[in-house]
Amino acid sequence: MASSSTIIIRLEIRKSAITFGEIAMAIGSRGGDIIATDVIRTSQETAIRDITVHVPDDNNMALIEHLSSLDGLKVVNVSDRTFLVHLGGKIEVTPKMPVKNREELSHVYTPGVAKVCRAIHQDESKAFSLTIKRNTVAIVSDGTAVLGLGDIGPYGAMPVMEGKAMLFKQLAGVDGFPICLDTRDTEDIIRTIKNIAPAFGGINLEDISSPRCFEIEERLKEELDIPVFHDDQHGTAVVMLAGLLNALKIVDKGLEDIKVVVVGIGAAGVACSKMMLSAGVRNVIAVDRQGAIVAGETYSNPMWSWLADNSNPGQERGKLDEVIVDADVFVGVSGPGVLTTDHLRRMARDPIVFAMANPEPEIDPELAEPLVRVMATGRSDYPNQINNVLCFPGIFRGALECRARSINERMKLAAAEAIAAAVSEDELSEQYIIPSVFNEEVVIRVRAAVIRAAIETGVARRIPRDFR
Ligand SMILES: NC(=O)c1ccc[n+]([C@@H]2O[C@H](COP(=O)([O-])OP(=O)(O)OC[C@H]3O[C@@H](n4cnc5c(N)ncnc54)[C@H](O)[C@@H]3O)[C@@H](O)[C@H]2O)c1
Ligand SMILES: O=C(O)C[C@H](O)C(=O)O
Ligand SMILES: [Mg+2]
Repeated sequence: MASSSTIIIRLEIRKSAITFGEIAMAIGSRGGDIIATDVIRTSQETAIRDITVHVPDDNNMALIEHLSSLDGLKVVNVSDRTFLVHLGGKIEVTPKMPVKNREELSHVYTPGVAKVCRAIHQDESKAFSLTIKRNTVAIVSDGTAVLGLGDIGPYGAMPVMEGKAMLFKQLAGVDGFPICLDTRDTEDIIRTIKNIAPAFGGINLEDISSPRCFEIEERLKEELDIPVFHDDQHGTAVVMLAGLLNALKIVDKGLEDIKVVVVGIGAAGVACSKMMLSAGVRNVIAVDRQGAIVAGETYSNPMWSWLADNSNPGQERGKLDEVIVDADVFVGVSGPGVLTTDHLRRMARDPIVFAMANPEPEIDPELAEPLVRVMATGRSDYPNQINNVLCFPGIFRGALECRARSINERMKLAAAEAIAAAVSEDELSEQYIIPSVFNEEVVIRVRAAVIRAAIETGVARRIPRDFR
């Protein structure tokens, strides 16, 4: 599956030698699609233009070489739009009000600030009303499982965490702050997060590899009184379940009757398996590199031991090749190329395939399309994007507003049902099982469902006005 990029090509054009029409044809002949043009400078003889082109990545060089070879054309510069939007980072901190004179300064800063500090010192719960705590989430990664890129370290992880912060703010008004830690040591990570917690109303753990991510999350949940949520586990599982609930309506099958094969039993795979079991799926088979996880085997990963005891009731053994037979649903959270068309042919009628590895799914959606009934990926450039961005903004919006101590199973199930319900019966189709990331209904519905579940399960410390 060729990925594509948007590049901006700055051209110096000798007007007597080549027309814009000829340039457009040349770009088209190498697979480029012009999406914008800007005139930078022009004189009698020459014009400098920036041409924004959408081009398949593997044609990138060929296109530039072709343009450079044309008479009357000089390629001055090529820039990649993806890199351009990252220049200097993607977020900033802005004050809520300007400080224009000494009087105002004395309120927001010293000496006025001192009495606010003292008030919080006497009653720490006031931090929720008098600091950024009530609306701020730390997005914490150690860079060890970034997308499907693996261990690329804390510097490499930063663009993803900044991206999550943008989405938190744009979609749900939550101030997310990216924090990438230069340590992989479990104890060190736990200690650091505990130490920074006073400023935050929630902790969103991101792209921390398994099995360390399980212990880090569990320990922090015990030791902190604000929600700690490992997005790659629970955000993914919530959105996957939402998609599954809707996909099953299309194929007219029930949760309790389906056979689901989950491949890639790391952070996301463990959580997806557990979530389906708690939603009522009986036959979940968890598969990692060594094959299906099955009762009677010994595993060093405690989550795998749990799955061995609680999934795969038919005790099916073997690799994906064997256990895929008659599966109704494939959930992939592993890596590219894991699923083949041969596998698809051996699934039950109306296969549902969620190939969610990023950035390259388990199978090219175009290859899979003719052989499956419902296809979803984690990507924004195909229909049915199953991505945790449909969950984390709304779930934290709700949790922060009701000052939830934690995000529990009921809140996650409620979020999944709310996301599924954002697609109406009339809208539901093979190409539309999951709402768009930009569907404004999603955050509103998830927020409300999460607050209701938090109140019902006794973890809410505040009842928002619309729930009183
Ligand atoms: N769409 C989404 O919203 C979403 C959310 C989270 C993760 N993901 C994707 O899921 C993948 C896994 O993420 P994670 O955070 O769980 O990572 P992880 O490192 O915790 O787990 C990955 C697991 O997949 C297994 N695996 C890798 N290749 C395999 C193969 N060929 N066959 C069987 N098992 C294989 C590994 O052994 C590991 O257990 C990544 O590609 C990530 O981008 C997608
Ligand atoms: O970051 C994403 O787009 C989804 C997910 O968190 C991932 O790690 O792939
Ligand atoms: Mg992630």
